[in-house]
Amino acid sequence: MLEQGTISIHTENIFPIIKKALYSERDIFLRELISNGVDAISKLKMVSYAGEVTDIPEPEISVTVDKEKHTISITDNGIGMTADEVRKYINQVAFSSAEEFISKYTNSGSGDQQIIGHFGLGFYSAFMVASRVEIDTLSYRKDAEAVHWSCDGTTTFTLDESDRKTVGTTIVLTLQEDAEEFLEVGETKRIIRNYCDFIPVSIKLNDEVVNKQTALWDRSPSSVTKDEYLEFYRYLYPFQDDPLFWIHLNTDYPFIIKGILYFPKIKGDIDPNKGQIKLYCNHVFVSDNCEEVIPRFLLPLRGTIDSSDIPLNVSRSFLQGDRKVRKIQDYIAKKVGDYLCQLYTDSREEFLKCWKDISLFMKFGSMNSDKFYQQVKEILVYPTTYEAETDNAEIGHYTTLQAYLERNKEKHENQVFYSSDAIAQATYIELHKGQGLEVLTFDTFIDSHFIHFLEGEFRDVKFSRVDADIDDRLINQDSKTELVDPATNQTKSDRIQELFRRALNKPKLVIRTEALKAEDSASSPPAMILLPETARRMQEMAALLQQTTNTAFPEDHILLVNTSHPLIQNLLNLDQNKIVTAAGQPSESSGLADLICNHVYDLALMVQKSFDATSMKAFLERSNTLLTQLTK
Ligand SMILES: Nc1ncnc2c1ncn2[C@@H]1O[C@H](COP(=O)(O)OP(=O)(O)OP(=O)(O)O)[C@@H](O)[C@H]1O
Repeated sequence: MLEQGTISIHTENIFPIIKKALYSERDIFLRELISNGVDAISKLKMVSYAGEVTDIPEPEISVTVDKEKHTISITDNGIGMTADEVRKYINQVAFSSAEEFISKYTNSGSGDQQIIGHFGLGFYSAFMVASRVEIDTLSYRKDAEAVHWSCDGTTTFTLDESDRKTVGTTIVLTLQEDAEEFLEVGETKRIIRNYCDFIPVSIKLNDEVVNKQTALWDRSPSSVTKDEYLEFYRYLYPFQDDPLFWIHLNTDYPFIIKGILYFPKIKGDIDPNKGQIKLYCNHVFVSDNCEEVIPRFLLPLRGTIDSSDIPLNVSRSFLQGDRKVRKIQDYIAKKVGDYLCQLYTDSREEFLKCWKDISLFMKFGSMNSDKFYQQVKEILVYPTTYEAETDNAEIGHYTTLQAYLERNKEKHENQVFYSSDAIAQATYIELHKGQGLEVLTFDTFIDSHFIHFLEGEFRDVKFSRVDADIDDRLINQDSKTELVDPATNQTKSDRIQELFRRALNKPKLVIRTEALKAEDSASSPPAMILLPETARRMQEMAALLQQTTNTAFPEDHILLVNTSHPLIQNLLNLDQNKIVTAAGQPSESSGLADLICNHVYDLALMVQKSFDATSMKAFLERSNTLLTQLTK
C-alpha cells in the first residue's frame, strides 16, 4: 500500500449533510462524474494541441452497470491523474469544493429547492449513492504510474498502486442498498439521456452508445434547415404539435449564450408559471425550470438555452439579484421582441396567423416588462369588426390600438368599444356594428388585466365593454316623448317601465327604456342587460381576490327594454287590453303580460350566461307556464 491517510476537511460530517441536502436529486452524481470525464478528455486534447502527447484516442466515456457486484463504473480516456494529483485534486480540492458547496447551501436558506444545478459539488456527489468510491487512474504523463484510491465514505482513504495500462480514469461506485435503482440499465440510461444527451463525447452504457452528442444550437443558424429545427423540436418534445416558429440564439459577447427558443401552439390552459425551456451549461442539462434565467413571461416558450456564463452553484435568490443573469434575461427578451417585430414587418399574414397563440405571452410580457412592451407596443393587435380591404378574411381582421383610435377619432375620440365574448355578446356587437361602431375583441383570460394595463399606458382612453352602456348613437331619441295617455301625460316609455317593474318585482333592478336603432326593428333585441363598466370590474376584482371564477351575476345591472321592438309593442297592447275582474284581480291577459316580461328579462340574462342552477330551474318553469297559457 502506497499510503493510508486522513482527508483534511473541517466538516467531519460532510457526507451526511451532502446526502441529506441532495437526497431528492441523487441522480446528479452521474452527471457530475460524466462531466469530470468530459473535462479530463478536453484537457487531454489541450495537451495534445500543445504537442505534449500524440495519438490521442477517440474520446469516449463508458458507464458500466454490474448488478452482481452492485457497482456502477464510469471510465474516461482523458488526461488521468498521478498519485500527487489524486492527493491534490481529490483529497484536497474535491473535498474543499464540497465543503464550499455545503456552506453556500446552508447559507442559502430554506432547503434544497433553493439550489439549482448543484454544479460545484462534483466528485463527492458520488457519496450520495455509494458506500465505497474507488478511483483507478493513469496519467498521460510520461512514466506516470497508475494509482488506485479508495474511500468508504468516512474521512479516511487509501492510495495504492494499480495495474491499469490505459491512460484515463475509472471511478467505481459500490452502491448503497438504498441506491440500487441505479443498477437498472433503463434508469441509468434515462439519467444519462436527461443530463448528458448533448455532450459532444460518445457515452456508452454497457457498450451501447446512449447519447445524441450533437447539439443543434451549436451550429450556425444559417446552416440549419427548417426540417432540422422541427426534427430537433420533436426530439425534445415528442408527441406535441409542431411549433409556430423559433429563434436561434448565438452570442459570444458580453456573455456566452446559445440556444433555440421555440414558440409552441399555446393552449388556453397554459400555466405561465411552469417553465419548459431546458437550461444547459456546456451541454450538460441543469434544469427545465430556470425561472431566474428566462424572463417569467417567456416561460411558456420551449427549447434550449446553453450558457457557461450562468452561475449554477448558488441559490435561486442570489441568481435573481445577479447582474449578469439579469442581462442574460434582457438579452433573451430583446431577441424575442426583435424576432416578432421582424416577423410583423416581413410577413404580417404569418404574424397574424400565429397571433392567437402568441398574444397571451406578448400581453403577459408587456405587463411584466416595460422594456418588452416598448419594443412590441406597435405590433400588439386585436381582432376587430372593422374589415380593411387589404385584410385576408381567412386569417381574420386585426388592428393595432393606435390604428383603432386614429380611425375612430371623429366618431368617438379616445373611446374603445370591446367585447370579451363574441358569442355571448353577439347581440351587442351587432348593434354597434349596425351603427358603424368598431368593436375590438379582448377575450383571453388575462385581458381584463391587460385592459387595465392599456388604460395605464393610454391615459386618456376609456375602454367600455359593449354591454356596459348603450351609446347615444344606438338610440333613436325622437321616440322618447311619444305620448300614450294624453290625460296623464304618460309616455310609452313610462308605461313599459311600469309594466316591467310590476312584473319583475325587483326593487333594486334599474329598468331603462330606449328605442334602439336598427334597420329592421325585429332584428334588434327586445331587451338587454347592461353591466356598468366599473361595477363589473369591481366584481371581477373581487372574484380574483377570492380566487374563484364562480361568482354571482352582479346585482348592479340594468335592464334596457327596447321600445321599438314589436314584442314590446305587443306586450304593451296586451297589457292595455287587460280586463280587470270584478273583484279587482288581474285578468289572465295581465298574467300573461307579466309572464312575458319575465321571459324577456330571462332571455336577456341568458345572453349574459348569468344563470345558476336555481335561476335556470325558475326559467324553465316560467317558460313552461307561459307556453301552456299561450296554447290554451
Ligand atoms: N475523471 C477525472 N479525470 C481527471 N481528473 C479528474 C477526474 N475527476 C476529477 N478530477 C480532478 O479532480 C478535481 C475535482 O473534481 P470535482 O468534480 O470535485 O470538481 P471540479 O470538476 O473541479 O468542479 P465542479 O465542482 O464544477 O465539478 C477536478 O478539478 C479534476 O482535476
